[in-house]
Amino acid sequence: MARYELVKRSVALITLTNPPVNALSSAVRHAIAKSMEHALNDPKVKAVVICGENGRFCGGADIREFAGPLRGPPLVPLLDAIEAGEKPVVAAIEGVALGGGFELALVCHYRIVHFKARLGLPEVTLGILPAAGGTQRLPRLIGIPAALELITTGRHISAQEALKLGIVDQVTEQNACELAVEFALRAVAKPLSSRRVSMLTTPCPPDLDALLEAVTMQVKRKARGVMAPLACIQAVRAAATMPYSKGIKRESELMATLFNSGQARALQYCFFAQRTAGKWTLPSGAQWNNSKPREIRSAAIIGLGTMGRGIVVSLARVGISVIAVESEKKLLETGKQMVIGMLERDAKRRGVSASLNLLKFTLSLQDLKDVDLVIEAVFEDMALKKRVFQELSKVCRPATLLCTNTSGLDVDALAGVTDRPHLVVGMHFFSPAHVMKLLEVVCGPRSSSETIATAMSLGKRMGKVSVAVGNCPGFVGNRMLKPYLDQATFLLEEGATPEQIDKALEDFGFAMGVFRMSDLAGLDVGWRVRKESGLIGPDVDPKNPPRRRQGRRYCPIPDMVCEQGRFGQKTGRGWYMYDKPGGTNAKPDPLIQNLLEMYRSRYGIQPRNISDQEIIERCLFALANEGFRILEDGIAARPEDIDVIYLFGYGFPRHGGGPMFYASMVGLERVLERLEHYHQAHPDVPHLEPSPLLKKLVACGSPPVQKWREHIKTMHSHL
Ligand SMILES: CCCCCCC/C=C/C(=O)SCCNC(=O)CCNC(=O)[C@H](O)C(C)(C)COP(=O)(O)OP(=O)(O)OC[C@H]1O[C@@H](n2cnc3c(N)ncnc32)[C@H](O)[C@@H]1OP(=O)(O)O
Repeated sequence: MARYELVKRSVALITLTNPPVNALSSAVRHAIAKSMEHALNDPKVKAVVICGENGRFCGGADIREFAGPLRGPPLVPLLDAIEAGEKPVVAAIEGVALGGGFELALVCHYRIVHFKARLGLPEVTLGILPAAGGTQRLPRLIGIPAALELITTGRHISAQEALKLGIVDQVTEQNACELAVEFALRAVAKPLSSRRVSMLTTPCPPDLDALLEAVTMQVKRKARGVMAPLACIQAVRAAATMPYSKGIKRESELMATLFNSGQARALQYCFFAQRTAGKWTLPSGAQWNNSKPREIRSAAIIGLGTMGRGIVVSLARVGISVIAVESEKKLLETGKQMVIGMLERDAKRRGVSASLNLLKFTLSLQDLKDVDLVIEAVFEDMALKKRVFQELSKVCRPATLLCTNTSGLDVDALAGVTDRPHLVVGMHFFSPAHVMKLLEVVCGPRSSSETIATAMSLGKRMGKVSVAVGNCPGFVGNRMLKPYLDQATFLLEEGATPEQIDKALEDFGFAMGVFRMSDLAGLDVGWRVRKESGLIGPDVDPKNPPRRRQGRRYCPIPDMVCEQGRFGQKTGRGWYMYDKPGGTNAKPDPLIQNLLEMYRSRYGIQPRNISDQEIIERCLFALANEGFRILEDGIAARPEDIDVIYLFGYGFPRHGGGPMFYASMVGLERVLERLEHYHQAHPDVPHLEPSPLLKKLVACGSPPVQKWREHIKTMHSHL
């Protein structure tokens, strides 16, 4: 867990050895304590260097240990003892120094950093605070404003920024450990008192209260309802107003308020869920660690609409040559200008040069014959997509992978019109595709494991969080969206307003309420899907009661909104009104209010007061209920996958963990009871009927999310 060596006859070199990130598990803390004691007591040792094995200093406390009882030496006294020792200690930082790892570096008397290393205190992203003295030492070292920013955001910084801020003593391109040993030898004769950060006086700005107030407001605006950043601010205040001995106690008290909170559990769950999602597995036994992806050097995108443009940018900026295809000259030229602009802005922001030389724009599919992979991003129309896939089959070399960016159409039906169904897979990007991190990789029944591995690995290369899902209408994300949207519109019928529903969801923590999100996405998309699926239009049986379709409750209000040409932000009107087409400032629209009143009086609906609790329960429990069905159907392999999709694609608050984790946190029994209650009140809404899996899990004593898989005995996995 830590290796101890004597080097250069007088330097104790302590190497943390806990792969993959040298996390400070109880065993590592124990080994550090023992090694330090040895070093401080050995008269041969004049100085100490601490480094990490495999080019990684330390990824912080072992997050997996947070769930169990605390064992091993506590971190604060261990770190205090290192700082207080009479022999100079130098941290040799390579790779990462994060969280407790950074706090370990802060108690060392000197810090030598490799130029590629990243440092930071990301505890806030895990729902806790840097409680190993980080909130007390960092402000003393770099001042309140800079420390506040780093601690409340959890941002990682580069070695260069750390040097500029005064956190580290030297940045090197050489081996940081070797340099640190030389540095330590030179430090032997020097006094240590000024190097003990906890002994420094915190440089305090004259307007401390105003500063803290401004940061508090900013944090509340950005992360509504999230506890950890507010606790961080209070801890930093203690660093400014108290001696270290008292400040460290305050830090510990504040940590105690967070450590076992639901938010901390949810955020830590998200950390692991995100990593679990990359570990896809198929019933055939093919999985992430036994399926080799193909190397993708060139790709083609068909269609330069909003999605296509974002996909081109995502590919080109990671060095893949892209041929972009449009059907008309004017569309091609517009698309080209927009892609170039996006890439130039992106490159400027990242301080690199735009990879425009990788792009080619064409009107001819014939130009695609040699590419490694094609992503079709044409209009959401099955007949059109089939024509494109047939054509691609003819022009592309037999080994080219054919992918579709459909947001819900049958990937296998597209595979069926090609000469290579095993090389067809869905790559469902989210808009704007160069910004949104989620990628649903839709595995058709005939997609080969190599094809899936390639799509997953390409997603990772583009910086996406890729989740493998099965093929069904809407896949995972959009399939679950339907009951969520339905509940929101039923609540409108019953007396709520779009503003009220959005506010309840945004107070819950969603980045955007359901109606603001729909306005952003465009209301015409769903309208077209409803027409195509026979819910509206000439196919509807005239004898059908007006608020029922296909034997269940149906709310026609969204169709009425679209009939007025209100398609959302792009038309300047939707569920809200905007200053102009494309505007983003949503204001309540009296015309929508009138429409709702007329609608209710036409159907004799007596509006009632609807509580925020009912809004949250009906929308979110219906969402999770569909998630349970998706697990039963084998469309998602694990609840973690569903949660990751909702966190990265649909703005579900991270501190809620995602719909499935949220359901488990509320208590499955409670979710079941509320769904039964609402289904009784609305028997014509099948989505409110509790799913068999939910009932089964409750009957099994509501196991934690990580154990649900053991209870899913699906015979027909679609993955
Ligand atoms: C017990 C009470 C103590 C109170 C002390 C309070 C003060 C200290 C608190 C902390 O230190 S909290 C932890 C702060 N550190 C972090 O948040 C860092 C988290 N890790 C990362 O950001 C990344 O993993 C990385 C270090 C930047 C490396 O990224 P990379 O992409 O290279 O690898 P990953 O796939 O992310 O991770 C590999 C592997 O390692 C697991 N892991 C990473 N960090 C930790 C950790 N701190 N604890 C436990 N496990 C960790 C990660 O889950 C991966 O494993 P698998 O999930 O794939 O099995």
